[in-house]
Amino acid sequence: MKPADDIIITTHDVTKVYQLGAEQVHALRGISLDVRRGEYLSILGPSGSGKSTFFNMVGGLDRPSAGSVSVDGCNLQELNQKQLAWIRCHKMGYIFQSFNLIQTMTAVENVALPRIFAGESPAKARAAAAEILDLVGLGHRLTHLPAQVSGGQQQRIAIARALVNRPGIVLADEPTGNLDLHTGEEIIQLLADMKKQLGITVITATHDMKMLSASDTVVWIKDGRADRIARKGEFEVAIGTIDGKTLA
Ligand SMILES: Nc1ncnc2c1ncn2[C@@H]1O[C@H](COP(=O)(O)OP(=O)(O)OP(=O)(O)O)[C@@H](O)[C@H]1O
Repeated sequence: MKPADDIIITTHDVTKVYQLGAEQVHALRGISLDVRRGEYLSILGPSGSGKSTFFNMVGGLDRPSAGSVSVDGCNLQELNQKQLAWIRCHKMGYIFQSFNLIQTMTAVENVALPRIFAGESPAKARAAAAEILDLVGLGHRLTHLPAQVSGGQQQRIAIARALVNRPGIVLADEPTGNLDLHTGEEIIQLLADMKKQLGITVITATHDMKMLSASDTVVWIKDGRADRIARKGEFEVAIGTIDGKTLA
């Protein structure tokens, strides 16, 4: 394998400027980063530093003002809306803090949706959804509505939905933000297990220190710049601090 094959996402000098009336907000000031295939990468930084903005660029959910994002060697800026939608549907799965499940649909119906959007028949999509729900430990909750399961179980349904099209990349924006300590740990462990079992690349934007123990790489964002990038073994994690610094 050539060294470049190890890299699944490359960002080159990614900049984002929001125009708020007469004011310009410089949310990202040039972030260049390689994400390795199969790694667990956490994006960390204080509130307002640009984590979610960067996450949205990497996930193809928003476009940079300048710079580029490539996924599997394909420059997202060169794609039209249809091509971008295909990449988002087939190559990426998304997980959010507030789960974003459809409340009137059962677990299996929620998880089947991305496959139905991808053109599969409802019966086949439901079978694939049931299989992945089983994998995340919810094989016994297929026909429950979101309101009929716990917060941790709702996030498991959302993880199953993110995985059901078998993407290479899963992006999770504060996936433990609405969960208690113990449930948050279970969700982090599940993401780490899925990374290992399915060989997916996991990217999280997070405030959660617990996420670091699962991370292969940590990127600290400060004022829209990558302040530091550290691989496992290059950072030390202790409760409430990292490398002796208190986390924001
Ligand atoms: N749609 C927008 N329009 C204008 N400014 C924005 C917009 N979205 C974000 N910003 C600004 O861009 C900067 C980065 O915001 P971002 O949401 O990426 O930070 P964050 O690190 O994810 O913060 P948090 O941890 O609080 O979610 C902030 O100054 C924010 O106010």
